[in-house]
Amino acid sequence: MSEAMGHVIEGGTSAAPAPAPARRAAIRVRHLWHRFGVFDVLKDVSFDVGEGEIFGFIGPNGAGKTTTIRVMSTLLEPMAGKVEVDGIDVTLDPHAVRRIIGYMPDHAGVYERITVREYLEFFADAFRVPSADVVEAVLELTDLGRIQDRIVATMSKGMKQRLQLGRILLHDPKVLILDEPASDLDPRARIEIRDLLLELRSLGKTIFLSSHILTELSDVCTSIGILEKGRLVVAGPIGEIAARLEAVRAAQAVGHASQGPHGHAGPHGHAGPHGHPGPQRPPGPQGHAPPGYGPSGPGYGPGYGPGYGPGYAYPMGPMAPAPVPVMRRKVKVRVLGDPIGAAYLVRGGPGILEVEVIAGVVHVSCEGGDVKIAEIVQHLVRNNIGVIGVEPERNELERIFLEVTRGEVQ
Ligand SMILES: Nc1ncnc2c1ncn2[C@@H]1O[C@H](COP(=O)(O)OP(=O)(O)OP(=O)(O)O)[C@@H](O)[C@H]1O
Repeated sequence: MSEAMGHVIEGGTSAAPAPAPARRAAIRVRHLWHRFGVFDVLKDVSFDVGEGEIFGFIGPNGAGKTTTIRVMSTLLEPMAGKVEVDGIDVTLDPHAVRRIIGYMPDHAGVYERITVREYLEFFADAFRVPSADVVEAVLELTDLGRIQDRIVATMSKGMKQRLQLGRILLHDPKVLILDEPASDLDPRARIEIRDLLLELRSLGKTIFLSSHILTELSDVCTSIGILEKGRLVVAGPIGEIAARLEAVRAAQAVGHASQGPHGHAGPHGHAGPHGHPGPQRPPGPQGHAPPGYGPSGPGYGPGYGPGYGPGYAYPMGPMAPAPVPVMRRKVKVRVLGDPIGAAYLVRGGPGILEVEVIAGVVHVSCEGGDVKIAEIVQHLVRNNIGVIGVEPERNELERIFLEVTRGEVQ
């Protein structure tokens, strides 16, 4: 694990959609290797993408994302390993795979001197799908109907990207494979693409997308895989990975972890199938707290906050049993009125690690999960402090990325 391991844990992204329930794999990658010349670009990459998920494939430039995608999309034969899409081996039956995937390469061009409708009709014919109905449906889904007669050359980058997405939807593929779909887009276009991806997911599509921009993924992905120097360092649902990292961190903090941050149990070892988080400990009873939470507050009960039982594994490897570690959060609390007074009320409470006021916002580090955050809010409100917002200190996906990668490029 990187040096960033030591930093304080922040909260999750409330905007992120709920993780998809465990389903059968729409994409299964096993022990994938690829080499260009003498250079191993992919080294034993294994992961699953469950049906109906939006899976974010994250990694720095040159990590091997496009190479992986090209193998999945049947454009490159793997040198070793196996990739299946919807149970079909990409090497054994590439034509069948092509029928069920919609692949959008990075930096792909569009024909510029035709209209939006003509562009879609052309590809519908090329894909041998009945163009009239299908084009109508895609125009509606992508919200391009209102500009269907516009010449492509006059469209914005975001609209062209939307048109490309429309093109790969024409044959109604089950699985969408998108290489950097939001790169080069302005914030509005990025949001529009994100909303379209969420809509496609609600229609039952599985979406695999790559990016090196973390923030464009955090509120859309249900699962992620992080690739670094051709190796998968972690994969799985974001919340699950965060929980397991938390368990590792807490175990190390109390000195029970038997392996160092870069040891066998760390993220840089072989990537096996994803583990499952153990049961969360239920929160302790409310209202039986020892006094001492702020100057006049009711105090918090002991044992609050979800902990994780022993047996937690680091996402990709074995580790020593963790002794019921406690989750840590770092949140920004915006209050009406005096933030200094609010900080005073919170400071010193059970499980509160650090409180400071920065630019009128109360930054709170605490032990515990959502229950603890709710208690802090309740405590402030009971003491006549209006709470107008609570947000995580930093994007959860960013935090995971910093923790599991070393910042190396190939
Ligand atoms: N056809 C090729 N011949 C030789 N080397 C290649 C070829 N394609 C890719 N590479 C190299 O393989 C490595 C991985 O490339 P790849 O495009 O898969 O990375 P990536 O993670 O998609 O990066 P980016 O985010 O920049 O697109 C890079 O070092 C790249 O230079």
